[in-house]
Amino acid sequence: MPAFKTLDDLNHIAGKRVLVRVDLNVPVSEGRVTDATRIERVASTIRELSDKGAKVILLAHFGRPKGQPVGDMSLSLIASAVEDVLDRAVFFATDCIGAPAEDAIARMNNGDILLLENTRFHKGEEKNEADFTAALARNGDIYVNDAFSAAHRAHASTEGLAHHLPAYAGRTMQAELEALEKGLGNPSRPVVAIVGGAKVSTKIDLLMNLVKKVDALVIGGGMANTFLAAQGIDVGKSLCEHDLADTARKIMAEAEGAGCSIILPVDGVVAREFKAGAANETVAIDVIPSDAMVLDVGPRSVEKVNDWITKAQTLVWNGPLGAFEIEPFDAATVSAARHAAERTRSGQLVSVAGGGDTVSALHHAGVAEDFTYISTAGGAFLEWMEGKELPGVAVLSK
Ligand SMILES: Nc1ncnc2c1ncn2[C@@H]1O[C@H](COP(=O)(O)OP(=O)(O)O)[C@@H](O)[C@H]1O
Ligand SMILES: O=C(OP(=O)(O)O)[C@H](O)COP(=O)(O)O
Repeated sequence: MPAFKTLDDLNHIAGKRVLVRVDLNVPVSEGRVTDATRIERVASTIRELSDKGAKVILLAHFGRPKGQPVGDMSLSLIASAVEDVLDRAVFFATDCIGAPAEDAIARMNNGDILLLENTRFHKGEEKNEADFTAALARNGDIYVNDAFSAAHRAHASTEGLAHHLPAYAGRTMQAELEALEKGLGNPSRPVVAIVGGAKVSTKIDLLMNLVKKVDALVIGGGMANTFLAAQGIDVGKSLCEHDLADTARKIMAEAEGAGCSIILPVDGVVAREFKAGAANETVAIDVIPSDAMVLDVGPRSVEKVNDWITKAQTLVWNGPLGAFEIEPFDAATVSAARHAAERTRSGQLVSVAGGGDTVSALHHAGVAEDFTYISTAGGAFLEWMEGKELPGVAVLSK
């Protein structure tokens, strides 16, 4: 892992203006933040800087306003949720550059916290424009990036600023990078990856990268059907990307060349309707009824997955094993999640998971707190699993 400066390297910052890039892109319904996890994750960085007497100036985006002010994408809607999480006053400036930002900063006392308006209200943000980045940089002495979940964007506030100001990783960024390093960078072996979810098409690069890095790759969820069909198995009415049969075969060949075991389901739970409580049966994978669809991997498959989790020292997980939102098709995901959690609790497994649905599934199984690390990132976590360099991370390297 490249080396980074962290908050441990920041001393004597009382009175310094610290621009902190955070990810406040949180779900909101009827004006209320419905999941404050991302705010909670950046709270420790904000508190630490404020306690050291810095003037803490928060930079963030919210939604995709495409370079112009849009009322319901104003960060003023999020400011009170940030105050609630921090239990401290948070001031707000109606623009992230120019007079509104400068005036608000001029009024700050040491330790104060100020949230600037959505950086994406300016076209220069996503274009990483020099003039816009310079305008942001004028408001700070130091730059801290604590937004791993936006680090796959090479924007002014996620990448550009690090070229203008001394740059540091915040506590969440640091924790995320350390966990990811344990997951795939320099992991204890054997390393097992579980990749599930709906489709192969969204995860081709990820699968190609993983087979080169892990000892075993468990493929579950709807995407397993594409791999099974590529081996000549009739998957009935299951979700399946038949046009990706060649891709699936290529991934399996790559795995064989790299010494990575591919673990596919040997049985499935099938139903005729995609709804909770639908009549279902468990069948061997080579006798799927032609009018049925596989909605979960079966008990014999789960046993195999759990055996691999038992053998593993490291587990990386993205994508559920079945349609976990509708019972009883959550059974395999819940069983594997609980087994991984138990191994993690007893200190025998490092478990790292990410992806919106994956995190929901782990919460559903009641074990999200037990995993070694759960990423709050969706896109950035996937790009990391694909082995891509994240611009916001690369620029922080010492
Ligand atoms: N066998 C299956 N058939 C249809 N959909 C499935 C199946 N298994 C999993 N899914 C669906 O995959 C979706 C999650 O996949 P994905 O979006 O790739 O996960 P993540 O957000 O964690 O990356 C869920 O909505 C789930 O219902
Ligand atoms: O919520 C985010 O992405 P994610 O849902 O993929 O984790 C990040 O804030 C990045 O937002 P963007 O995808 O609009 O650049």
